[in-house]
Amino acid sequence: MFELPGLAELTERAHVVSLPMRVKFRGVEHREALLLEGPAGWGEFSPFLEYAPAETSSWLAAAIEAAWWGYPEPVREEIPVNATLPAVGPERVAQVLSNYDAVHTIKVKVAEQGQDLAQDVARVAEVRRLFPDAHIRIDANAGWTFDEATLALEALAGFGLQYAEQPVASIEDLSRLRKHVQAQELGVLIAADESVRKEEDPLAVARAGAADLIVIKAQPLGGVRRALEIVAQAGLPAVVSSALDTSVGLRQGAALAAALPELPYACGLATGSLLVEDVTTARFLAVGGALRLRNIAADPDLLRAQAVDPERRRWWMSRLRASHQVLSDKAATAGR
Ligand SMILES: O=C(O)CCC(=O)C1=CC=C[C@@H](O)[C@@H]1C(=O)O
Ligand SMILES: [Mg+2]
Repeated sequence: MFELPGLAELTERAHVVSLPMRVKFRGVEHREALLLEGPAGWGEFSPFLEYAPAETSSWLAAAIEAAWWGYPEPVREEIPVNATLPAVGPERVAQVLSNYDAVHTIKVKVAEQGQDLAQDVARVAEVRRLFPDAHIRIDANAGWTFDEATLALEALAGFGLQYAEQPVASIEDLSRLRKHVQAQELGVLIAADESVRKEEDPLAVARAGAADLIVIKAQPLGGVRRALEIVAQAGLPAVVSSALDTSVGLRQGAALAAALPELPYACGLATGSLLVEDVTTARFLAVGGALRLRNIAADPDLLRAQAVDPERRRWWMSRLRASHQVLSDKAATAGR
């Protein structure tokens, strides 16, 4: 594909920040991200801290695409987005959702470790009470067993669910659950997220007929072009979602959503509202429940103000090196 920039060039152009979150999300209270300024603009490399190089290299490929090569032509300028609700108690639902400017679709996190189904039911019930006409979807991040998932979906379907994202971990269980939900006429679609972005073969879930739709993310899938190919080959409707990115990474997600031939669902790209600080003052936030495509550039003053300490920067530089190594090994194998 494109030529890989050298490590020295990447290191020179890298800025590492730590941004406080408004509310804890997947255990994260400060989001760390590495931003790259390249000839085509800004790119974000922000794999979660526990990810190993085999996985983080795809995130780096996405950042390089954004900063060096830019994006494919958009087919739309506006991207409808959902509000994302972390696994908070019902008493905090209204306050967290007040960070979003307009709420037409809400994704509710469920199956959080250490919580039980009653807490999920209470959270979803409160969302439905506050937003009687909104689309509600849930995301279990593979947190349920098959039996737990059937119970949970039976308990939650009555609130009206658009879809359940990754209710169970394996493709086999997703497939079984999808059949069960259809047989019970629960009216809930099954979406695959981790089964796309973490499986060796992102198309396996589609081939198995285990999901009604797929959730795609620009960074984990190795960039906008690669994600577009996956959607084309999967032949399923796709929802673009963030990886809890800064405005720079959200722009990468928006480029993906903007280039998809069809966009039947609101996208999970409003997560900028979960961050207290960002890397630009012209933050990439939704207006009227939609993002409007525009260029996003990180602001040098904010990069300086949010910069991590030297030890964290060294950690990120070694991560950059390891990820770059994986990409250059792959390029060497492909060129052989
Ligand atoms: O899709 C959304 O509404 C927001 C993004 C989101 O939910 C996620 C972002 C980052 C990490 C993931 O745990 C999570 C997801 O599973 O989709
Ligand atoms: Mg998900």
